[in-house]
Amino acid sequence: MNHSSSSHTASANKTAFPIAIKVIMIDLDGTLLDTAEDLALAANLMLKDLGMPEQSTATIRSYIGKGIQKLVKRTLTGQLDAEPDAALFAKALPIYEQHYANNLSINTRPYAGVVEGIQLMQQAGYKLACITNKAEAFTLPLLHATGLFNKFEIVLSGDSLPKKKPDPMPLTHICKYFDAQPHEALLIGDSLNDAIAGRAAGCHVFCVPYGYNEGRDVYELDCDAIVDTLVDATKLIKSIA
Ligand SMILES: O=C(O)COP(=O)(O)O
Ligand SMILES: [Mg+2]
Repeated sequence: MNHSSSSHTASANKTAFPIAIKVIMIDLDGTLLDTAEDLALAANLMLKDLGMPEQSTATIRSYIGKGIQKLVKRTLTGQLDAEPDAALFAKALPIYEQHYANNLSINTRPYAGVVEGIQLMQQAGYKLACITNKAEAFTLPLLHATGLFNKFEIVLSGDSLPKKKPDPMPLTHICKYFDAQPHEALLIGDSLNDAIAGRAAGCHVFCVPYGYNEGRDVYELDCDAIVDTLVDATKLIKSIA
């Protein structure tokens, strides 16, 4: 079977396509929705309120992946894993959350192929879930604002369970919810957090090249395929739902 429409990684040679899938779990930031502009706007409004210099959208974009609190810490320190002054962080987080809540879907849009791809998945009968590290307070209104909320039977946000990606907990929860074996489930995401969570849960993982991946090269991720769009993802799977 020629996968010309979807370039995939070397590891894909060990994967027999099409993969028999019951459940498709889709990541939000960088996979379903291009949220970087609005996340960066809120970050710069926060920095302005704190009397700190603004940062480029590209820089803030490289901070996305491990939830809002981590995004704020990275923005305050300019590093991926440094801890900011505790008092500054305690002051900055609510400021960020207010600005993001006020500017949730100014420039946020579904990526090309997302609406069409989800439609194909629904028509094929797959069970659909959204798994994101974004806090629920932002995830649900954003999915409503972009018309995607009712596409998913279940939505797990970064604060829905005690653990978030790259921990496998949300994926394992979804598999149990749909009574699916891990190898019957596919996670489609854009970052290391998705690839690690998917592998740890024993699920299949496709990555999209247009997301954020904390500034890393998506082609270095251990996934079963790199798919250019969600439509292309449907060409590598078959439904056993
Ligand atoms: O909120 C984030 O930092 C990233 O969220 P995601 O899991 O939807 O990519
Ligand atoms: Mg993502």
